[in-house]
Amino acid sequence: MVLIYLSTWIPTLRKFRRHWRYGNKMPGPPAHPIYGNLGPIVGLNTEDLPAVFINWAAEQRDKGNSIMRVMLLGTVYVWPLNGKAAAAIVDSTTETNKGDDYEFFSPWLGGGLLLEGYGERWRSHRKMLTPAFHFAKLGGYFEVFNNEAKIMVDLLSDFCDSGKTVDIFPYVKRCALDIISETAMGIKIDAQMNHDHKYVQAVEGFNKIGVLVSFNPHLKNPFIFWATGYKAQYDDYLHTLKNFTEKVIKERRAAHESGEIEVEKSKRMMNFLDLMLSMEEANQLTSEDIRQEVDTFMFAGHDTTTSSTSWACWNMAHHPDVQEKVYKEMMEVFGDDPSTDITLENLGKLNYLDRVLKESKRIIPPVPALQRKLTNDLEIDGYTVPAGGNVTISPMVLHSNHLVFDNPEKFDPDRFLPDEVSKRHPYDFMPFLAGPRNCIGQKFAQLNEKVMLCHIIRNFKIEPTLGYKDTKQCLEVVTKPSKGIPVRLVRKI
Ligand code: HEM
Repeated sequence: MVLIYLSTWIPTLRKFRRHWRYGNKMPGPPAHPIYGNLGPIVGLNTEDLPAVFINWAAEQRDKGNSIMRVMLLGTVYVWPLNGKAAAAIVDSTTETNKGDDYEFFSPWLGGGLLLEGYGERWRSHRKMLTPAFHFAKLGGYFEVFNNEAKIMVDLLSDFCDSGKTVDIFPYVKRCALDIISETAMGIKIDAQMNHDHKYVQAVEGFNKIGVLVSFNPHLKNPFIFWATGYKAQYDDYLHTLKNFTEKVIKERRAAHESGEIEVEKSKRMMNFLDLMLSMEEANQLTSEDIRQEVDTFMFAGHDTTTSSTSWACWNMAHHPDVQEKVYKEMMEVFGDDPSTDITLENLGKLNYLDRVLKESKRIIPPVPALQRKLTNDLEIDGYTVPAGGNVTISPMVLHSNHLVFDNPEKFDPDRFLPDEVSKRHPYDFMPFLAGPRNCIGQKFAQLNEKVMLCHIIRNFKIEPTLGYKDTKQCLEVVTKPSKGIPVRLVRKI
């Protein structure tokens, strides 16, 4: 037993030696020969981690460095500290493979767009799925956006009369989940009305273990993962997640075959699942490919939008002048009936809301950090990161660059006025990443969150019931608020 346990550490030790050799030559916070930089972060909650990385980055920038290395138990992560340095990895058309931490999600999402390594398979899937996000197609999702947002507003209305504090985060989350399941798979999960849905709980549980593993490197050891009982939970969630999607796909395929569902002729007008089923018929995708992509969209498409929309509410709650300006702009565009449906055409007129959302994503990016694992050596600002090394692209760190964003902690939507934007490197702000592996759902997400916010802000004035910094951004796969988004809602009309 002991020998089996010890042998599981051999690959880790080999990697450790290699990473230590090159990591030592790079600028970064002082590192212990064994633990690396784990000391200051071990045992911290995910809500306390952002400050550590942001401060380390600021110290390195003040020393004139544009990259930093962070060493965690023998794995080196190289962090570009500004947009210009990040361009080396973001623009690379060859170094687009995902980092080590993504492995955890592989049994669920492996083979899908998000996790798939660069190559012909990724390229052809990306090309095939792009029509689902075509501008013309996005207009077709508005009925779902509006209907689900109205359900959320109805549910939140109950709190106006009681004057009680409500954490709006789970309400936004269930709304976003209903929207993505209806647009991606053409089915209603009804998470807004059915909180105990097994699928909803499995998504949550699986992600929680993922976060635990990424910040507790000892859990990456298969033996410890099994012995602590996490493996059994992991398998259970995975089973629920895969089974659910497989069942939905099977039912939708059967409905196609029986003629129960009339499928759009134009690919541009199909929902994601229908689009993929049409490719299955043409032998371009297998049923497992479809399952992986549907799961990928479900995962990538709801937590991120929830984070962005919820934090935007928080920022507006704490900046009532900004909230009032957003409200007035909405009134001008939609008139004073708060139940008027939002249209694609009208959303384009909300320029101030657009700046508010950008500033909100700058100050609290929904995806705080992501990784690439190099297949070849890569030069970043004069430093060579060897093949096999990890590069961390962190919107959280890039967006808090005090050399680019004066007083970065200040919420100021005017940073996104065109004159201000033109002064920066385009990659100093990239909540959706950029380059060949940017977010395919970017436009979908922006429209979705704007529709949700239009319904919320036209119906309620949002007032915070906790200090601005008392709910913190948690450094997880997707940024969550440590104490939710606790607010009081005052009915507008
Ligand atoms: C505010 C909302 C969102 C944010 C901030 C966001 C951010 C990102 C980021 C940073 C990446 C790069 C991840 C990486 O390379 O590791 C990404 C990729 C991706 N996103 Fe999003 N996302 C959002 C919404 C969505 C939505 C709504 C969908 C789908 C409906 C989606 C689908 C994807 C997919 C499939 C990829 C992988 C693309 C590829 O590698 O080709 N995302 N997203």
